[in-house]
Amino acid sequence: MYQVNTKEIKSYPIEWNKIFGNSNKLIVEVGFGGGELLVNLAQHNNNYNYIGIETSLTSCHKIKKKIFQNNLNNVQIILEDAKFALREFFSDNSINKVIVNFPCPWPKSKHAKNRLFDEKFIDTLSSVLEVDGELILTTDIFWYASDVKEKFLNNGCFEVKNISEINQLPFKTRYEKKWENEGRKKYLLIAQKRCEKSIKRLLEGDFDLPHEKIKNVNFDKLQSLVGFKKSSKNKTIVIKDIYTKLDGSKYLVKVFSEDEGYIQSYFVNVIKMKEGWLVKLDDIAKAYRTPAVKEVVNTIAKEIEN
Ligand SMILES: C[S@@+](CC[C@H](N)C(=O)[O-])C[C@H]1O[C@@H](n2cnc3c(N)ncnc32)[C@H](O)[C@@H]1O
Repeated sequence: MYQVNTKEIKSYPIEWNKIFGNSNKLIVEVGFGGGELLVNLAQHNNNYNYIGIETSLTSCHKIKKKIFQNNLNNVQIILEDAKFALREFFSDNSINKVIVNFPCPWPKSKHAKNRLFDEKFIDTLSSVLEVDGELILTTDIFWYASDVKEKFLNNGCFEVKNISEINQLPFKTRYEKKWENEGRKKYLLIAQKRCEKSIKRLLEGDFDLPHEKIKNVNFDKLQSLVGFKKSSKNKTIVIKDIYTKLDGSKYLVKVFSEDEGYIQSYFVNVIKMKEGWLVKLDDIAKAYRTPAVKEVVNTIAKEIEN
């Protein structure tokens, strides 16, 4: 009820006004952790709708309890990587503010690819924020704030205010308390969007369940697909395993695929029909129908056709 089942949505971007039942402006918090800020903001100002995005299942469970206890109807949660969620679930010019508090800095250069703020994420912000909308970042690490500032300036769509030292957030978060106890400083960076920009999404267009029909299956080729790997510029496909129904009428192919750094794991069915075989994404696969997922179904069908 407080968490949007983003894999069950019929078309993207999500129509947030239908989910909330009003067209109030949207404020998104990325990595809300304990949810202290999001819940307090929602309690104190119900002229906005609030959306929290987290990769931690535990954080999502915890905040849902708080939303329920406080009877809030202006907060929704998404369990997903924010880099994917912001780009795929929000239309151009649809978010008033994106708030990020104390993101993990991934200080070692070999881990830099894990940092939230990369070129693509900032490009996503340049599309999904309203014109004059803001990205508000608080961090305890000055070099991190400087690095993010430079990335916003390089993007060219943002006016970036000087990094300032602050005393405290409007509502203290768990990490704010933690760093305060260690005597660390807090830095605020605000980037304001100043242009109109639209970006291409992975989940645009055709929304059919990916499927292919073939006449005959070469079972040796099917079995030898385990370990198959195919990579192109934006996509990677890896076949991990194959499970067979005892009577040989159905095969489940376990796949990992990646679109522009976004990884999914799911099953593809190879099913005996009255005539021929059907290769299709498993109904309960819980995979977004991205270009890599469509290519997986297409590739398996081509590889195993006799
Ligand atoms: C250091 S904690 C800060 C939590 C909270 N903002 C606070 O101030 O207490 C960073 C949080 O970001 C979440 N996170 C990390 N990468 C994320 C991503 N790509 N998308 C969404 N959440 C993410 C983590 O699960 C974690 O809860």
